[in-house]
This record gives sequence, structure tokens and C-alpha cells, in this order.
Amino acid sequence: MFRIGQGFDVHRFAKNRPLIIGGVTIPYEKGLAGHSDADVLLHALTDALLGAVGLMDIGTHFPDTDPAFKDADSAFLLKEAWQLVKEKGYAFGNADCTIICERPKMAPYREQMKDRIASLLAVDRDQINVKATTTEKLGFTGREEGIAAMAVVLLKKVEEN
Ligand SMILES: Nc1ccn([C@@H]2O[C@H](COP(=O)(O)O)[C@@H](O)[C@H]2O)c(=O)n1
Ligand SMILES: C[C@@]1(CO)OP(=O)(O)OP(=O)(O)OC[C@H]1O
Repeated sequence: MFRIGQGFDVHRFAKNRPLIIGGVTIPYEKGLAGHSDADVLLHALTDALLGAVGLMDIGTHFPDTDPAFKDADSAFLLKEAWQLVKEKGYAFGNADCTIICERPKMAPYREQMKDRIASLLAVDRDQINVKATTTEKLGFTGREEGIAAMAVVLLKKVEEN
């Protein structure tokens, strides 16, 4: 049996913060604000995984009111969520992710993001796709107020003998 999940997240830009997207630090004049490291792409992917198996969402498992998750490494949160999904008996099919921002250009970092995400989930890199788009200068991403990300995942129930 297959399960599909989708995730969406937004973080606003902030000065004096690193820009970490898809587990990759991108050299840029500003980063993203958040309770954690604000990796908007890993948050969307984490939500997609949790959503696929009906495990609510990232904030339920890792509340932004909990000091334990202050400045949390989103790579760690993704791995924890994936562990919960695996314990429900699911194998990874594929993930397709989209980063939405005017700047910086994400294309130079997409291969690194694919490698990092594949490594965190212990899957093949060809099971992960990372895309980027602008919104043609429209809306909050177009005004460069923040970055949005979306992710869709497909999981397959592991057959029991
Ligand atoms: N932050 C971004 C946005 C886009 N790209 C790449 O540019 C292509 C064209 O984007 P449009 O929004 O004009 O359709 C897009 O397909 C990406 O390859 C990017 O690297 N970083
Ligand atoms: C990751 C968590 C927890 O540190 O905090 P944020 O970095 O604020 O991220 P968000 O996507 O708003 O929600 C999940 C939070 O619980």
C-alpha cells in the first residue's frame, strides 16, 4: 500500500543568521529566522513524511515552545521524524521538493541538497529531487521577505512475510 504526504513551510529573512536550506549552508547576506535553524526545506520534507503516515506535523513532535528545540538542527528533526515513519512499517519511495524565493539562486546548491537529504534518510540520491522557482517578484517571496518550501513524498508499506 502506498501513502502520499505533502509539506509546506515559510520562514522570514533575518540579518545575522546563516542561510541553511536542505541541510546545506548557502553563503548569502541574510539567513532565516526561526526557533530552530529555520531550514525551511527540511521542515517541509519533515511535515510531508509525518503527514504521509498520519503523524500530525513537525510542531506537534518538536514544539517551538520547547527550549530543547531552540536552535535545533533541522537535519536531526528530519532524521527523528523518518525514524517514526519507518517504525510504522514504511519504506521511502521518492520526494519532490520545491524552494520558492527570488534570491539567492538555488540551482548551484541543488545537487548538494539532494546528497545531504539522501544521506540523512539513508536512501539513494535519485529518490530525491530539489527544484527552485521564483514567484516573478510577486507576493512575500517576490518582495524577498522570506523563503517558502514545499515537499511531496511517496512511501510504500513494507510487506510482511
Ligand atoms: N531562487 C531560485 C529561483 C529559481 N531558480 C532557477 O531558475 C529557474 C527559473 O525560475 P523562474 O521562477 O523564473 O521560473 C528555475 O527553474 C530554477 O532552475 C533558482 O535556481 N533559484
Ligand atoms: C522546528 C521548530 C522547533 O524548533 O521551530 P521553527 O524553527 O520555528 O520552525 P517551524 O517550521 O515554524 O515549526 C516547527 C517548530 O516546532
